[in-house]
Amino acid sequence: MVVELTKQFRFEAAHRLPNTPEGHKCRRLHGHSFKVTVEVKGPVDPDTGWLIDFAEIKEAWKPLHDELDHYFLNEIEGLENPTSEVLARWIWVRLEKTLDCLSAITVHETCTSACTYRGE
Ligand SMILES: Nc1nc2c(c(=O)[nH]1)N=C([C@H](O)[C@H](O)COP(=O)(O)OP(=O)(O)OP(=O)(O)O)CN2
Ligand SMILES: [Zn+2]
Repeated sequence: MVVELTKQFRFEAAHRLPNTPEGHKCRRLHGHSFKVTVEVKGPVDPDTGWLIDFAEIKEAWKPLHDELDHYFLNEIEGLENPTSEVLARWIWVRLEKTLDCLSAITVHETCTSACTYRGE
């Protein structure tokens, strides 16, 4: 049996989008309560009855939370232009090292706007 698991995380951060046109609202410094959905996919182990323990996903996320939470994203290496797209890939690259069943990262920048990256 193949399943998909999701786990959601939150972090607060400031950013600005320096490559937007002059006068664009996102060029100004502003902040978000970012929500990140980590998705993993794979077979259920018949002994444990799960793909992986949700706690393993939480463990993998912890160092990223420490790097992102309450920071100015533009100052972080690789996030000089921190769009949802860039951030989703940035998170993917780090999490794929510890979660070999990683299948998608979704960054929700606001309640209405989100970007999903599947490693392509
Ligand atoms: N493709 C992208 N477009 C935009 C990004 C992005 O990362 N990728 N980011 C922004 C801004 O950072 C902005 O903070 C979020 O934009 P937006 O959804 O327009 O925010 P609103 O609160 O105004 O949304 P509404 O629900 O429509 O009021 C902009 N674009
Ligand atoms: Zn923004």
